[in-house]
Amino acid sequence: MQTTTPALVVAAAIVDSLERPTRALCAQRSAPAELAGRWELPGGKVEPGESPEAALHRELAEELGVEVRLGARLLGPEAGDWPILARRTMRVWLAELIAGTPEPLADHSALRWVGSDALEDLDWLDPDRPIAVALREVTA
Ligand SMILES: Nc1nc2c([nH]c(=O)n2[C@H]2C[C@H](O)[C@@H](COP(=O)(O)OP(=O)(O)OP(=O)(O)O)O2)c(=O)[nH]1
Repeated sequence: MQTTTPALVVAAAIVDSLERPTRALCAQRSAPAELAGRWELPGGKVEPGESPEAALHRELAEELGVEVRLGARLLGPEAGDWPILARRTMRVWLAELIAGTPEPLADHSALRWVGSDALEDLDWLDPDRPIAVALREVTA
């Protein structure tokens, strides 16, 4: 039986400062209906022939209208990546804004800068909850 590997998902934990992170930019999904209202990290699927980093820069430009500098990866349990919905895997980088003011241009109904103490209070997508815990530790 032929199997296909689902596309890698990439996402950014955009923080106020890569050197001294204290807050992260969280995004509220607007679609599909079953995920709308839940919080996530901005990003999306890597397209064929695209590098993960290039995909992330493209998604952040499309979704938020920003350019970022990527920092360290926020490492998860699957060879550094995180298990997410639909048996996909997500690669997460810390990032810092270098151009633009984030706006919910596509896919999100709201954006919010959230401090370390409040990160776990958001209604995250279920697979993002451990990512939020890791992010709290980074921003603490
Ligand atoms: N962007 C993002 N997707 C996540 C997170 N957590 C999580 O389970 N997912 C899931 C939701 C979706 O099933 C998938 C990403 O799909 P997406 O809809 O954001 O990707 P995309 O922008 O490339 O959209 P499309 O071209 O397929 O319409 O990963 C997260 O923190 N950020």
